[in-house]
Parts: sequence; structure tokens; C-alpha cells
Amino acid sequence: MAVQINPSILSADFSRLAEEVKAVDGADWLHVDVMDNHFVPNLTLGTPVVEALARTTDTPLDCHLMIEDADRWAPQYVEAGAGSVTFHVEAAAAPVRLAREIRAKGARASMALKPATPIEPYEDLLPELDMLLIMTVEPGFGGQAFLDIMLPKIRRTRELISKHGLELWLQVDGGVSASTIEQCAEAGADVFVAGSAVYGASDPAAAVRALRTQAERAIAQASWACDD
Ligand SMILES: O=C(CO)[C@@H](O)[C@H](O)COP(=O)(O)O
Ligand SMILES: [Fe+2]
Repeated sequence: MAVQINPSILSADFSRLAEEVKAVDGADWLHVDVMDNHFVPNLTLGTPVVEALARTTDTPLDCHLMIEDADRWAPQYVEAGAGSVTFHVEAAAAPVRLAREIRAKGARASMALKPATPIEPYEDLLPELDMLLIMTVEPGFGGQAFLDIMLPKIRRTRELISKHGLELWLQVDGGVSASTIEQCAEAGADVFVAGSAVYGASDPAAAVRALRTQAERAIAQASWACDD
């Protein structure tokens, strides 16, 4: 599948959100980090802002929910206009039921793993998902350093996706930049969230294009992509 670059608006200037969204026109998805001050020690935004973003842009919204009680709240983000809803497995009581509910409501269902959460216990759940998100920082804040010890987990997840012949997208989020995106792509990721690397650049749209070029080159040479 094609490489996707999803700018995270967590690193945008919230006082000029509509302009900041426009600044990354051409991105595949807009990554929207929802934090509740319980699952993570930070508070961001909720469904009213997601509804406003959906009115502002044609770029589909990739909502990453870092919130407790995901079973209760995630479906509301589909209703608010998200095209993809990611819940954390650590915050979901019934992940299969939740993934099915998100899909039934018309969005892509995605599940995230914190750095300390392994993929192996969730192998049988992968067919229920449209995307798996491997966090490459501890969730909660933008601008953190990439955890390269997550690379084996990305590799292992890509192996499981291939083994089961799934169409599942594999997203990485946290510390993704010009210095780290190629390692992620080589390990098996095909969807890349970038916050500070995009909004910290003088030209955010150019930063998205440059990251895409780097990831495409790395995937073209990656063994996981060649074996397909
Ligand atoms: O979910 C999160 C953080 O919890 C991310 O989406 C960050 O917003 C990514 O920011 P950078 O690490 O790319 O600056
Ligand atoms: Fe995120």
C-alpha cells in the first residue's frame, strides 16, 4: 500500500487551528490526539473540536484516543466525524466488540499499544482491525525522543500481518522525523504520524512531502515489502 504521512496537530498552534490544518494540505490524514488527563497526564480536546475540524477540512481525521473507558467514548468520535478511530488496548474492556462497533458506525477501527504492551497476545484480534498503532514514545506529549527499542515490535507486527495475509495498516507515532522515519519504514511501518517534525518546520507541507519521499524510498528497499 501507499505510504501515508499523518501530521499531528498536537504540535500545531491551537490559537490558529484552521490555518494550521490548511498548512498541511496534501497530508493523507490529520492526526488528532485526544487526551483525558487520566490515561495520560495531559488534556487536549474532545468531540466538539473534532466536529469543528471535520467542518474545516476535507482531509480525513485520524483520532488517537488516549482516554480511559474507550468502550464508552470511542463511538462518539465516529459520530463527531472521525474517519479512523484508534483506541488503546490498555483502556478497552472489550476490544473486539469496540472495533466492530467503530466499523459498524462507518469508520476505520484501529488499536494502539503503549511501549510496554506486547503485540503477541493480540495476534488473533488483528483481523478485526483496519490499523494497528505502535507507540514509539510514552503517550502524552509531542516532541519526545523516538524509542528505537520499539523497532523489533514493529518488525514482529509486520511479520504477523504478512503471516495472516491482512490488509492492516501499521502506524507508528512518537518521535518520527527525518532521522527516524527510514528505520520505522524498514521495520514494517507504512503510516507515519509526525507532530514536531512537521509543525516545527518552516514549511509544514514541504516537511510532509520530504518525509513521504524518505519513507517511500525505505519501503521500496525493505525486505517485508519486496516479499509481497
Ligand atoms: O500521540 C502522541 C503523543 O502521545 C503523538 O501523536 C504526538 O503528538 C507526536 O508528536 P511528535 O513525537 O511527532 O512530536
Ligand atoms: Fe498520537
